[in-house]
Amino acid sequence: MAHPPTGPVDATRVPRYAGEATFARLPRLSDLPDADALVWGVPFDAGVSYRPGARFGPAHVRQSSRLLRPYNPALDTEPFAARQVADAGDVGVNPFDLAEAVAAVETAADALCGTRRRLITIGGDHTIALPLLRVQHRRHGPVAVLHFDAHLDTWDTYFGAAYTHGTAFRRAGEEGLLDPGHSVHVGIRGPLYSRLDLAESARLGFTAVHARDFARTPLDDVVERVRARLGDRPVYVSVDIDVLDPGFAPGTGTPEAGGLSSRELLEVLRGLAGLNVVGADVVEVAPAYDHAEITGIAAAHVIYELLSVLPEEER
Ligand SMILES: N=C(N)NCCCC(=O)O
Ligand SMILES: [Zn+2]
Ligand SMILES: [Zn+2]
Repeated sequence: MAHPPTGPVDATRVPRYAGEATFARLPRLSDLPDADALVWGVPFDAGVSYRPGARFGPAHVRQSSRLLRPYNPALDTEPFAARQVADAGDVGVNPFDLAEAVAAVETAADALCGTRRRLITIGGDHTIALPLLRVQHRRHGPVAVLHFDAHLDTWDTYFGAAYTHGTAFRRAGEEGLLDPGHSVHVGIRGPLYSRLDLAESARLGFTAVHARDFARTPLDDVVERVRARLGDRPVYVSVDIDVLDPGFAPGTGTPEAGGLSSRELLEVLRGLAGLNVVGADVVEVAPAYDHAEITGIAAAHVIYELLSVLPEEER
């Protein structure tokens, strides 16, 4: 490495509440164009079926990330020193034309990834997982998807619309983007449309760790189940913040009671260390329903743990 990575602004010298918010007060991509890992935003919510507002997610999560510190004791790692991480800003996509927006996210993500960069995307609603998976598939072939969500998001259509936040993984499966037999939903709960929903999701290649399993299964066993499922394949992690209980993440569009605690989610993420995580998204943060940044802070910590488990770069 020619020079050590540039980290966040030092909070012991510049108050952490001062200045514009980049994620974790990291440098911008425009200042460090050779960054290895990027956090960027997709302010888009034209695919939602209930409460709107996830278009404001990226700005809220950045604002809620000001208190993150450089050393992660849980994994004994410094995520901003192990690789150069930068904030790539937001992509501006058409709020009135969903198909055009989905295509624009794909084009922008493709350009940002280049041949090697790892991309962590702040949504935006869950529709954006589809173009992001297309980009990963182009580089790695079918990817093992680790999908944290209250919802399956493998439904077929809403009002006849094929591209929505509840149908992204159905389309991804149909397009051959998922590694069948190596993808897993975590945190599924709540009423479904029919008893066929789970079978259809299994047909697309997903198994499920349900939210209620967390009450009966030790966390280490959950982690082992997930790791065994993903194996040594390229892994894409998609975190719908509504996987958390509404008490831990009120600021979201389709909340369901009985979800994971922040502690459980962060522990499962830490359990991914050593796997080949190639990219990730954190979606469905809708700040209008948040209180005291509870949801924004949870999402910021999710991204911090994701950065902490990324494989180290050879520079
Ligand atoms: N992807 C999220 N957050 N929600 C999907 C819910 C779809 C529905 O309204 O049934
Ligand atoms: Zn959801
Ligand atoms: Zn979702």
